[in-house]
Amino acid sequence: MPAIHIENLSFRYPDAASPALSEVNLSIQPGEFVVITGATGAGKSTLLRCINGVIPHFQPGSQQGHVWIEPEGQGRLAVARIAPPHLARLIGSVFDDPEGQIVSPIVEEEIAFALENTGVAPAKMEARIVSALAACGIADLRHRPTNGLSGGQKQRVAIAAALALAPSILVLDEPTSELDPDGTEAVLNVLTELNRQQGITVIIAEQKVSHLAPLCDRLILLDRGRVALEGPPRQALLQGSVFEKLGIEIPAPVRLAQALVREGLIPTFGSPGAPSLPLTVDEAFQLTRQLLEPERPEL
Ligand SMILES: Nc1ncnc2c1ncn2[C@@H]1O[C@H](COP(=O)(O)OP(=O)(O)OP(=O)(O)O)[C@@H](O)[C@H]1O
Repeated sequence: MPAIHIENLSFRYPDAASPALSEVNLSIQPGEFVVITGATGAGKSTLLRCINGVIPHFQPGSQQGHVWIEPEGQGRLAVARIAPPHLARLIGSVFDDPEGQIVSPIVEEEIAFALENTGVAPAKMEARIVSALAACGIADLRHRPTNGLSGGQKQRVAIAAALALAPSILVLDEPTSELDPDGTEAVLNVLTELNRQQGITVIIAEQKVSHLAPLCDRLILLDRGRVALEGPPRQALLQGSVFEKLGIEIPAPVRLAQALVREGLIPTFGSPGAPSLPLTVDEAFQLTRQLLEPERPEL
């Protein structure tokens, strides 16, 4: 049973000349880590809004098709028919701007605020706050003022606030776009842990895929509101030219590997005897070393 099932979904904003999404069909499995990518205006944020219920509950427009979620033990529920406070407990949402989504002066109050807003009983709050902060690696920030935090810390507070509601699905819209490399790494580590340790389904919309390709189970490439390509990252990025044509930069290790194929130094990826496509610098290093020193055992 998929965690999310999207069937023939189309959406047009009021007065828009063309639809933001057209006939999207997708199933996302429980515990999957999915990255939705595409150029500016491709429809990434709109798709996330259809999943977390901002569309149709808060954003008007014309929608066709269906978005269902299937929380464990609750059967298949149409997002359009779930009341927003209940939806917020099923699907946590985090946006690109940590400043814009934090409203409380102190970290623990920010998390308590999310719990109060969705009617969590006061007796359950302490345990939820402690475990959400711990899961995001920010237990030490509990009593800190939110306005003194770095971007990466703020973003982890925002994730903790969403997580305290115990959702089975987290959707994040460009969660690292405002962060420096350290903040990006800290946030991606937290998301990877939540996905692997707690089985939370993670869906990230992001234009830049280099950091995420090695972490995710599936890349979904949107082009003008349609799914242009989808698959496990090593498989999807074999069609690197499709990404580049749509303005999405492919990871440097993939570019290096493509150059090795072009020079005839290694077989075409996907053909018999070919190595697997490297997604990280370490994997590209191993591939290059095997070429230079074929007799030497792998590290
Ligand atoms: N609130 C809105 N009202 C009208 N049109 C909108 C609105 N939000 C987005 N659009 C339009 O819908 C289309 C898809 O936008 P969307 O924000 O989903 O794309 P995106 O892939 O997330 O882009 P970006 O990477 O720039 O965030 C674009 O043509 C955009 O201009």
